[in-house]
Amino acid sequence: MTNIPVSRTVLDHLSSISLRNNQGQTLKPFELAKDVHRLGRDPKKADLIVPEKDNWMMVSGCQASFVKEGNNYRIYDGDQVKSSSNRLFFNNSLITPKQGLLLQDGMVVTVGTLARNHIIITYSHTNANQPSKKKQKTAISIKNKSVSIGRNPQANLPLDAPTISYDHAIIDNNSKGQYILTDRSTNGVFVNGQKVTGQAIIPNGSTIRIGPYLLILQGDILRIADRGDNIRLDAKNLTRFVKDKNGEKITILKDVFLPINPGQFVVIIGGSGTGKSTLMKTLLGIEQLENGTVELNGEDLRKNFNIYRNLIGYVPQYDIVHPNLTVREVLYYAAKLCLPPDINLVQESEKVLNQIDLKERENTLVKNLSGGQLKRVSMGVELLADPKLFFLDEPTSGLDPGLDKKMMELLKDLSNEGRTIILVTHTTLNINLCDRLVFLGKGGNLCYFGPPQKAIDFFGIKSNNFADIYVHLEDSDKVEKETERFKNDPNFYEQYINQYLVQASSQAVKKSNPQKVKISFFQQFSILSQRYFQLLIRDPLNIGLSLVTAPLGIIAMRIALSDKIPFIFTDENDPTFATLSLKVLFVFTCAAIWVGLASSLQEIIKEAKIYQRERLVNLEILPYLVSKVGVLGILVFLQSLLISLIIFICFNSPESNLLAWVLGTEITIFLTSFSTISLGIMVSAFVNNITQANSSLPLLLLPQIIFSGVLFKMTGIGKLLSWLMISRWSVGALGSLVDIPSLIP
Ligand SMILES: Nc1ncnc2c1ncn2[C@@H]1O[C@H](COP(=O)(O)OP(=O)(O)OP(=O)(O)O)[C@@H](O)[C@H]1O
Repeated sequence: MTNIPVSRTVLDHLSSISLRNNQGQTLKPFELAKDVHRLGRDPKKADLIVPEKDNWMMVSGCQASFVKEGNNYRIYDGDQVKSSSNRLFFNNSLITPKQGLLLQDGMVVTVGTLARNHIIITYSHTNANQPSKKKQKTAISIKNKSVSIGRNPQANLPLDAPTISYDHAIIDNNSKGQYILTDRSTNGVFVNGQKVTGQAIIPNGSTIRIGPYLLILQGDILRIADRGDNIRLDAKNLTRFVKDKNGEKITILKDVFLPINPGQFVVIIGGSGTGKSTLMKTLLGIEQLENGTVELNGEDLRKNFNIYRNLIGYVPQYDIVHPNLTVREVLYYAAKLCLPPDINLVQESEKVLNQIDLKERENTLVKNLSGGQLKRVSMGVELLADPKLFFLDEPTSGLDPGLDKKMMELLKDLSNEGRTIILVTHTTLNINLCDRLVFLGKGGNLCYFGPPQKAIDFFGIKSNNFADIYVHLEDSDKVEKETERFKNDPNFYEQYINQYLVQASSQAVKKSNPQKVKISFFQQFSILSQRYFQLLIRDPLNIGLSLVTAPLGIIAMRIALSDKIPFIFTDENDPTFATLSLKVLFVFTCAAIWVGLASSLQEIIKEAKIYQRERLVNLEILPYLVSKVGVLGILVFLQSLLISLIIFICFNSPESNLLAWVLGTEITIFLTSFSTISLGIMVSAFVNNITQANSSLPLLLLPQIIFSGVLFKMTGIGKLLSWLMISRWSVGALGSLVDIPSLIP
């Protein structure tokens, strides 16, 4: 049995711990009076004994040690030598057997990391000479009442985060005594990992995720288990292969283990092509993995991506903002897309503007910003949703040393506010600001993970310059050797990786298949249309050109035709009259097709990166597409009006039995352009870059000309193909208005 010395009792300082399990059961509080106490199920190893019963079995034989330090106690995992099976956590940070954690009155430590399966240890320390502090409300009884949850300060359980709606959810009791949750929010509610659609029954022990908050129902008590401001990330055994052009496997990430504590600022460095971006995308859950897992607070990120999606911010290497919007507009539209409609968007944008220090440039167009300012706008877009886990891929590239320092300090401040920051960079000037440095070598080998200051010692770099680590690890053999040396070094691998690696919980986590958080179709459609419209009118020259090109072409044709009058038959002996009329109609069709393609071919590909990033948050495909077709539809309607007007002015109007000539031309030209923008948008979604989009223009136009049935008589397969051409239908419709067969003498 452990020898536990007895201390003198200080009467005016009383310390105790109370335990609560996941069923809401509690034990009589344990008073702490001796210099050392041990808590556990085994009476041979502990003096504070937890019963050997079902709901307490998570507690180890010796779960925790309490050692007096000043007037308070320091808690250690296990017996201060060997860690316990389910480990101890404070705000999702691991408490180790060696370092422990100094407790303060009201601190809550958990055994195990999964909220639905942990045991809570609450430490109380009263000082008779000091008035007791008012504690923040963390639980509420939901028995026999309707409980409102939301950002509203008057809600029964107010939860404050930008992604939470003012009136987010209601919990009621039904006649069978069950608790029913009704979702009223924009960003949704997850009960036991499943998204609630409308209403859901919440059984005892359920976890409820609302924005960053995790609530747990214990009996009739709804308790805040986690405020989400502390996310621990455990990467285990990450391995990624790709195939080269000969089909051979190449390893680009090899057995990477990384335990990252909440609020840590982690910097990933390494030579070009060593797998930094791959590692980041893997940690983020968007890169495929051949082996390994990434866990956030003990839950598999990939299986629970929906739940964590709104807690993650990601600034990729490329820019994710529209160049033709002002900084304020970028933030405003991004806030509209990711935040509930009842939030004060101006206030949120203002807050972020100050955070990224761009208040003075708020009305500047993004395209007129410097590289560093542009990066800060991308960061601002992500900061709007107040992410708790923030990934940034080279945001400091191309910045001058002063800006680099400012950016690193900003990131450090963000991590000090409880966010976990993971940054890929090539700039090592201000690397000492980070808490953990990851050095990747060729082939995705983990050569170092630990405090930045110790990296220089580990690699034996005399110059004290981080850049020399790159030189040191230039060849592959050296990388292999150093990776092996790091793995076997107890001062590094053991201390910074092994000690912190937490075994996956034995409790199975319910799978939630990846699904998007749904925002109303009309809401997204309206925001996207507004933004798209704003982007279009920001480029008046382009709009002007797209409006006048086709009318100018038609005017040119009128000049070329000189005194010839198509459509109205004047000379009975002229055999070329019908052909001339058909040619003119064909030019009208070509103008409409040209206008449609030119307006749409680049529309998706030119903002593909922004689209991909927004899709990761909650952008839906349908409202996005409909907004494109809708706004472009209005544009082609205006274009078709102008074209019809010019036709009306330049050419005599023939008699038409079907529809008035002007109306008929307007409808045909509009439908032709509208069908063409649909074709253009489809092609724009398939191509890989803008150059390919431009190159596809002749490929799309030529068949429309060849198979229109005007230049050549269509037979066989050509006839079949002509049925697929917009031009054939357009010329056909215009021809019916003029009644081409009757023009033939
Ligand atoms: N999908 C893929 N298919 C084939 N090779 C890939 C793929 N993704 C990454 N690679 C290769 O894996 C290696 C690591 O790429 P990654 O972009 O992660 O490196 P990096 O360290 O971020 O590089 P840089 O610092 O130059 O941005 C590179 O050689 C890259 O060409």
